[in-house]
Amino acid sequence: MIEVNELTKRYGGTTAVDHLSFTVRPGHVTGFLGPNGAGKSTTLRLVLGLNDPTGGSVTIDGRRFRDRPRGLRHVGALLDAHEVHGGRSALAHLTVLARSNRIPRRRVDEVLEEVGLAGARRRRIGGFSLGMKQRLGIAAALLGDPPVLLFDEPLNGLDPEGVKWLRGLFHRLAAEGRTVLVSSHLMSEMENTADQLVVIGRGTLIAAERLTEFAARGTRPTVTVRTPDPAVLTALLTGAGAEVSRDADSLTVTGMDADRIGELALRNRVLLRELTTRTASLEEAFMELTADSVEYLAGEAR
Ligand SMILES: Nc1ncnc2c1ncn2[C@@H]1O[C@H](COP(=O)(O)OP(=O)(O)OP(=O)(O)O)[C@@H](O)[C@H]1O
Repeated sequence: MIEVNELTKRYGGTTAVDHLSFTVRPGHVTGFLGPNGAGKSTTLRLVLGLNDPTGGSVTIDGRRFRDRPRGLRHVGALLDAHEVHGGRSALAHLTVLARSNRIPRRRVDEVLEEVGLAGARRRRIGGFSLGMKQRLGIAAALLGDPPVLLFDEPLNGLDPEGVKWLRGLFHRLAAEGRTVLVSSHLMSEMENTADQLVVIGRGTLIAAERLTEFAARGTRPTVTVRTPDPAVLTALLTGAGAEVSRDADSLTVTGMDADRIGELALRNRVLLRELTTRTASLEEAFMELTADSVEYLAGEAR
Protein backbone atom coordinates (compact mmCIF):
# COMPACT_ATOMS: atom_id res chain seq x y z
CA MET A 1 0.00 0.00 0.00
CA ILE A 2 1.26 3.49 -0.86
CA GLU A 3 0.26 6.19 1.61
CA VAL A 4 0.74 9.82 0.63
CA ASN A 5 0.15 12.09 3.58
CA GLU A 6 -0.05 15.91 3.36
CA LEU A 7 2.75 15.79 0.79
CA THR A 8 4.12 19.18 -0.30
CA LYS A 9 6.94 20.08 -2.70
CA ARG A 10 7.99 23.62 -3.57
CA TYR A 11 10.53 24.69 -6.17
CA GLY A 12 11.32 28.33 -5.39
CA GLY A 13 8.02 30.15 -5.90
CA THR A 14 6.30 27.16 -7.56
CA THR A 15 4.28 24.74 -5.45
CA ALA A 16 4.35 21.54 -7.49
CA VAL A 17 2.57 19.40 -4.87
CA ASP A 18 0.35 20.98 -2.24
CA HIS A 19 -0.76 19.07 0.90
CA LEU A 20 -1.62 16.02 -1.17
CA SER A 21 -3.03 12.94 0.58
CA PHE A 22 -4.23 9.68 -0.98
CA THR A 23 -3.83 5.92 -0.65
CA VAL A 24 -3.07 3.38 -3.36
CA ARG A 25 -4.19 -0.18 -2.55
CA PRO A 26 -2.94 -3.53 -3.80
CA GLY A 27 -4.99 -5.62 -6.21
CA HIS A 28 -6.04 -2.66 -8.36
CA VAL A 29 -4.73 -0.65 -11.27
CA THR A 30 -4.90 2.94 -10.02
CA GLY A 31 -4.83 5.71 -12.63
CA PHE A 32 -2.97 8.84 -11.52
CA LEU A 33 -4.48 11.62 -13.61
CA GLY A 34 -4.03 15.34 -14.02
CA PRO A 35 -3.39 17.91 -16.74
CA ASN A 36 0.17 18.85 -17.74
CA GLY A 37 2.06 20.34 -14.82
CA ALA A 38 -0.41 19.00 -12.22
CA GLY A 39 2.42 17.47 -10.20
CA LYS A 40 2.18 13.78 -11.14
CA SER A 41 5.87 13.23 -11.94
CA THR A 42 6.92 15.21 -8.88
CA THR A 43 4.68 13.05 -6.67
CA LEU A 44 6.08 9.82 -8.17
CA ARG A 45 9.65 11.05 -7.59
CA LEU A 46 8.76 11.82 -3.97
CA VAL A 47 7.21 8.35 -3.55
CA LEU A 48 10.51 6.88 -4.74
CA GLY A 49 12.57 9.15 -2.51
CA LEU A 50 14.38 10.67 -5.52
CA ASN A 51 13.52 14.12 -4.17
CA ASP A 52 12.86 15.22 -0.61
CA PRO A 53 9.45 16.69 0.19
CA THR A 54 9.13 20.22 1.54
CA GLY A 55 6.49 18.81 3.90
CA GLY A 56 4.44 15.69 4.56
CA SER A 57 5.44 12.09 3.96
CA VAL A 58 5.09 9.06 1.71
CA THR A 59 5.35 5.48 2.83
CA ILE A 60 5.19 2.17 1.01
CA ASP A 61 3.89 -0.57 3.28
CA GLY A 62 4.63 1.66 6.24
CA ARG A 63 8.25 2.44 5.36
CA ARG A 64 10.02 5.09 3.31
CA PHE A 65 11.37 3.71 0.02
CA ARG A 66 14.94 4.78 0.66
CA ASP A 67 14.95 2.97 4.01
CA ARG A 68 14.59 -0.33 2.15
CA PRO A 69 17.55 -2.36 1.02
CA ARG A 70 17.36 -3.79 -2.54
CA GLY A 71 14.70 -1.33 -3.70
CA LEU A 72 13.93 -2.94 -7.07
CA ARG A 73 12.65 -6.06 -5.36
CA HIS A 74 10.08 -4.06 -3.53
CA VAL A 75 9.16 -1.26 -5.93
CA GLY A 76 9.57 -1.24 -9.70
CA ALA A 77 9.24 2.08 -11.53
CA LEU A 78 9.26 3.51 -15.02
CA LEU A 79 9.76 7.25 -14.71
CA ASP A 80 11.49 8.55 -17.83
CA ALA A 81 12.08 6.08 -20.65
CA HIS A 82 14.89 8.30 -21.99
CA GLU A 83 16.92 8.06 -18.80
CA VAL A 84 19.00 5.15 -20.07
CA HIS A 85 22.56 4.82 -21.32
CA GLY A 86 22.15 4.90 -25.13
CA GLY A 87 25.46 3.13 -25.78
CA ARG A 88 24.47 -0.05 -23.96
CA SER A 89 22.40 -2.95 -25.23
CA ALA A 90 19.08 -3.79 -23.59
CA LEU A 91 20.69 -6.95 -22.25
CA ALA A 92 23.66 -5.08 -20.72
CA HIS A 93 21.38 -2.41 -19.20
CA LEU A 94 19.16 -4.95 -17.45
CA THR A 95 22.09 -7.14 -16.41
CA VAL A 96 23.74 -4.19 -14.61
CA LEU A 97 20.45 -3.41 -12.86
CA ALA A 98 19.94 -7.04 -11.86
CA ARG A 99 23.45 -7.38 -10.49
CA SER A 100 23.31 -4.21 -8.39
CA ASN A 101 19.98 -5.33 -6.89
CA ARG A 102 21.06 -8.96 -6.39
CA ILE A 103 18.37 -10.20 -8.73
CA PRO A 104 19.01 -13.57 -10.42
CA ARG A 105 20.36 -13.31 -13.99
CA ARG A 106 17.54 -15.47 -15.41
CA ARG A 107 15.06 -12.66 -14.64
CA VAL A 108 16.75 -10.55 -17.36
CA ASP A 109 15.79 -13.09 -20.04
CA GLU A 110 12.31 -13.49 -18.56
CA VAL A 111 11.49 -9.77 -18.59
CA LEU A 112 13.00 -9.24 -22.08
CA GLU A 113 10.68 -11.99 -23.29
CA GLU A 114 7.74 -10.54 -21.35
CA VAL A 115 8.03 -7.07 -22.94
CA GLY A 116 8.72 -8.39 -26.44
CA LEU A 117 12.34 -7.20 -26.67
CA ALA A 118 14.04 -10.61 -26.70
CA GLY A 119 14.83 -10.22 -30.41
CA ALA A 120 16.39 -6.77 -29.88
CA ARG A 121 18.31 -7.64 -26.70
CA ARG A 122 21.77 -7.05 -28.23
CA ARG A 123 20.90 -3.83 -30.06
CA ARG A 124 22.09 -0.45 -28.74
CA ILE A 125 19.37 1.35 -26.78
CA GLY A 126 20.37 4.59 -28.54
CA GLY A 127 18.74 3.23 -31.71
CA PHE A 128 15.47 2.26 -29.99
CA SER A 129 12.15 3.92 -30.84
CA LEU A 130 10.21 5.61 -28.01
CA GLY A 131 7.91 2.59 -27.81
CA MET A 132 10.90 0.24 -27.49
CA LYS A 133 12.39 2.44 -24.76
CA GLN A 134 9.06 2.32 -22.92
CA ARG A 135 9.13 -1.48 -23.16
CA LEU A 136 12.69 -1.52 -21.81
CA GLY A 137 11.67 0.73 -18.91
CA ILE A 138 8.78 -1.62 -18.17
CA ALA A 139 11.19 -4.58 -18.26
CA ALA A 140 13.39 -2.79 -15.69
CA ALA A 141 10.37 -2.15 -13.46
CA LEU A 142 9.41 -5.84 -13.59
CA LEU A 143 12.94 -7.13 -13.04
CA GLY A 144 12.78 -7.49 -9.26
CA ASP A 145 9.29 -9.09 -9.39
CA PRO A 146 8.13 -6.32 -7.02
CA PRO A 147 4.77 -6.09 -5.23
CA VAL A 148 4.55 -2.33 -5.95
CA LEU A 149 4.84 -0.85 -9.46
CA LEU A 150 4.82 2.80 -10.57
CA PHE A 151 4.59 3.89 -14.20
CA ASP A 152 4.81 7.52 -15.38
CA GLU A 153 2.99 7.97 -18.72
CA PRO A 154 3.84 4.41 -19.84
CA LEU A 155 1.46 4.43 -22.82
CA ASN A 156 3.36 7.29 -24.48
CA GLY A 157 4.80 6.22 -27.80
CA LEU A 158 3.18 2.79 -27.85
CA ASP A 159 1.21 1.71 -30.92
CA PRO A 160 -2.35 0.33 -30.46
CA GLU A 161 -1.07 -3.25 -30.17
CA GLY A 162 1.44 -2.08 -27.52
CA VAL A 163 -1.29 -0.23 -25.60
CA LYS A 164 -3.47 -3.36 -25.61
CA TRP A 165 -0.57 -5.50 -24.42
CA LEU A 166 0.33 -3.07 -21.61
CA ARG A 167 -3.27 -2.86 -20.40
CA GLY A 168 -3.33 -6.65 -20.21
CA LEU A 169 -0.05 -6.63 -18.29
CA PHE A 170 -1.35 -4.06 -15.77
CA HIS A 171 -4.52 -6.09 -15.20
CA ARG A 172 -2.51 -9.25 -14.68
CA LEU A 173 -0.13 -7.54 -12.21
CA ALA A 174 -3.08 -6.21 -10.23
CA ALA A 175 -4.84 -9.59 -10.31
CA GLU A 176 -1.69 -11.07 -8.78
CA GLY A 177 -2.31 -8.77 -5.82
CA ARG A 178 0.27 -6.11 -6.64
CA THR A 179 -0.11 -2.36 -6.25
CA VAL A 180 -0.07 -0.72 -9.69
CA LEU A 181 -0.04 3.08 -10.08
CA VAL A 182 -0.12 4.45 -13.65
CA SER A 183 0.04 8.16 -14.48
CA SER A 184 -1.49 9.83 -17.52
CA HIS A 185 -2.79 13.23 -18.58
CA LEU A 186 -5.48 11.58 -20.73
CA MET A 187 -8.64 10.10 -19.25
CA SER A 188 -9.18 8.19 -22.50
CA GLU A 189 -5.97 6.26 -21.78
CA MET A 190 -7.16 5.32 -18.30
CA GLU A 191 -10.74 4.46 -19.25
CA ASN A 192 -9.95 0.84 -20.06
CA THR A 193 -6.81 0.63 -17.96
CA ALA A 194 -7.58 1.68 -14.39
CA ASP A 195 -10.33 0.69 -11.97
CA GLN A 196 -9.35 3.25 -9.32
CA LEU A 197 -8.54 6.92 -9.96
CA VAL A 198 -6.53 9.59 -8.20
CA VAL A 199 -7.09 12.91 -9.98
CA ILE A 200 -4.95 15.96 -9.16
CA GLY A 201 -4.76 19.53 -10.43
CA ARG A 202 -2.19 22.17 -9.47
CA GLY A 203 -0.70 19.79 -6.94
CA THR A 204 -3.93 19.26 -5.00
CA LEU A 205 -6.33 16.34 -4.84
CA ILE A 206 -9.47 16.63 -6.99
CA ALA A 207 -10.85 13.09 -6.70
CA ALA A 208 -9.85 9.69 -5.34
CA GLU A 209 -12.46 7.05 -6.09
CA ARG A 210 -13.44 4.12 -8.28
CA LEU A 211 -13.59 4.86 -11.99
CA THR A 212 -17.28 3.86 -11.99
CA GLU A 213 -18.00 6.38 -9.20
CA PHE A 214 -16.13 9.09 -11.09
CA ALA A 215 -18.11 8.27 -14.23
CA ALA A 216 -21.46 8.35 -12.42
CA ARG A 217 -20.65 11.69 -10.77
CA GLY A 218 -19.02 13.40 -13.71
CA THR A 219 -21.12 12.41 -16.66
CA ARG A 220 -24.55 13.86 -15.92
CA PRO A 221 -26.66 13.35 -19.03
CA THR A 222 -28.06 16.30 -20.94
CA VAL A 223 -31.00 16.31 -23.31
CA THR A 224 -31.08 18.34 -26.49
CA VAL A 225 -34.57 19.48 -27.51
CA ARG A 226 -35.57 21.39 -30.64
CA THR A 227 -38.94 23.06 -30.83
CA PRO A 228 -40.60 25.95 -32.72
CA ASP A 229 -41.76 27.26 -29.30
CA PRO A 230 -38.49 27.48 -27.32
CA ALA A 231 -39.69 30.20 -24.93
CA VAL A 232 -42.85 28.27 -23.97
CA LEU A 233 -40.97 24.99 -23.46
CA THR A 234 -38.19 26.71 -21.47
CA ALA A 235 -40.78 28.13 -19.07
CA LEU A 236 -42.45 24.72 -18.71
CA LEU A 237 -39.17 22.89 -18.06
CA THR A 238 -37.70 25.38 -15.60
CA GLY A 239 -41.09 25.49 -13.84
CA ALA A 240 -40.77 21.72 -13.38
CA GLY A 241 -37.26 22.03 -11.91
CA ALA A 242 -34.96 21.44 -14.91
CA GLU A 243 -32.01 23.62 -15.89
CA VAL A 244 -32.25 24.91 -19.43
CA SER A 245 -29.87 26.79 -21.70
CA ARG A 246 -31.21 28.06 -25.01
CA ASP A 247 -29.59 28.60 -28.39
CA ALA A 248 -32.16 29.73 -31.03
CA ASP A 249 -34.69 26.87 -31.35
CA SER A 250 -32.46 24.39 -29.52
CA LEU A 251 -32.57 23.81 -25.75
CA THR A 252 -30.02 21.93 -23.66
CA VAL A 253 -31.70 20.46 -20.59
CA THR A 254 -30.12 19.01 -17.46
CA GLY A 255 -31.85 17.57 -14.43
CA MET A 256 -34.71 15.96 -16.35
CA ASP A 257 -34.77 12.88 -18.57
CA ALA A 258 -36.05 12.71 -22.14
CA ASP A 259 -39.20 10.72 -21.24
CA ARG A 260 -40.38 13.36 -18.81
CA ILE A 261 -39.57 16.22 -21.21
CA GLY A 262 -41.59 14.43 -23.93
CA GLU A 263 -44.57 13.98 -21.58
CA LEU A 264 -44.49 17.63 -20.48
CA ALA A 265 -44.36 18.82 -24.07
CA LEU A 266 -47.24 16.56 -25.16
CA ARG A 267 -49.44 17.55 -22.25
CA ASN A 268 -48.89 21.23 -23.08
CA ARG A 269 -49.25 20.76 -26.87
CA VAL A 270 -45.70 21.91 -27.64
CA LEU A 271 -44.30 20.43 -30.85
CA LEU A 272 -40.88 18.76 -30.55
CA ARG A 273 -38.56 18.34 -33.52
CA GLU A 274 -35.73 16.63 -31.66
CA LEU A 275 -35.28 14.89 -28.30
CA THR A 276 -31.78 13.49 -27.86
CA THR A 277 -30.09 12.27 -24.68
CA ARG A 278 -26.36 12.83 -24.56
CA THR A 279 -24.02 11.44 -21.92
CA ALA A 280 -20.73 13.28 -21.63
CA SER A 281 -17.67 11.11 -22.21
CA LEU A 282 -15.34 10.39 -19.31
CA GLU A 283 -12.78 12.59 -21.05
CA GLU A 284 -15.23 15.52 -21.02
CA ALA A 285 -16.03 14.90 -17.35
CA PHE A 286 -12.32 14.87 -16.55
CA MET A 287 -11.73 18.10 -18.50
CA GLU A 288 -14.60 19.81 -16.75
CA LEU A 289 -13.36 18.71 -13.34
CA THR A 290 -9.80 19.85 -13.97
CA ALA A 291 -10.64 22.97 -16.02
CA ASP A 292 -9.66 25.32 -13.20
CA SER A 293 -6.27 23.71 -12.84
CA VAL A 294 -5.13 23.63 -16.46
CA GLU A 295 -1.90 25.58 -16.57
CA TYR A 296 -1.56 26.20 -20.31
CA LEU A 297 -4.56 26.94 -22.49
CA ALA A 298 -3.96 27.36 -26.21
CA GLY A 299 -5.18 30.62 -27.75
CA GLU A 300 -7.18 31.68 -24.73
CA ALA A 301 -6.45 34.08 -21.90
CA ARG A 302 -7.52 32.71 -18.55
N1 LIG B 1 12.94 20.48 -10.80
C1 LIG B 1 12.00 21.41 -10.89
N2 LIG B 1 12.31 22.72 -10.73
C2 LIG B 1 11.34 23.66 -10.80
N3 LIG B 1 10.05 23.43 -11.05
C3 LIG B 1 9.68 22.16 -11.23
C4 LIG B 1 10.63 21.07 -11.17
N4 LIG B 1 9.97 19.91 -11.38
C5 LIG B 1 8.68 20.24 -11.58
N5 LIG B 1 8.50 21.57 -11.49
C6 LIG B 1 7.21 22.30 -11.63
O1 LIG B 1 6.26 21.63 -10.83
C7 LIG B 1 4.99 21.56 -11.48
C8 LIG B 1 4.55 20.12 -11.57
O2 LIG B 1 5.36 19.42 -12.52
P1 LIG B 1 5.24 17.86 -12.81
O3 LIG B 1 6.26 17.54 -13.86
O4 LIG B 1 5.28 17.12 -11.55
O5 LIG B 1 3.78 17.75 -13.43
P2 LIG B 1 3.11 16.56 -14.24
O6 LIG B 1 1.73 16.44 -13.71
O7 LIG B 1 3.97 15.37 -14.21
O8 LIG B 1 3.03 17.15 -15.70
P3 LIG B 1 3.19 16.46 -17.16
O9 LIG B 1 1.90 15.75 -17.47
O10 LIG B 1 3.37 17.67 -18.04
O11 LIG B 1 4.39 15.58 -17.10
C9 LIG B 1 5.16 22.26 -12.81
O12 LIG B 1 4.71 23.59 -12.67
C10 LIG B 1 6.64 22.21 -13.06
O13 LIG B 1 7.05 23.30 -13.83
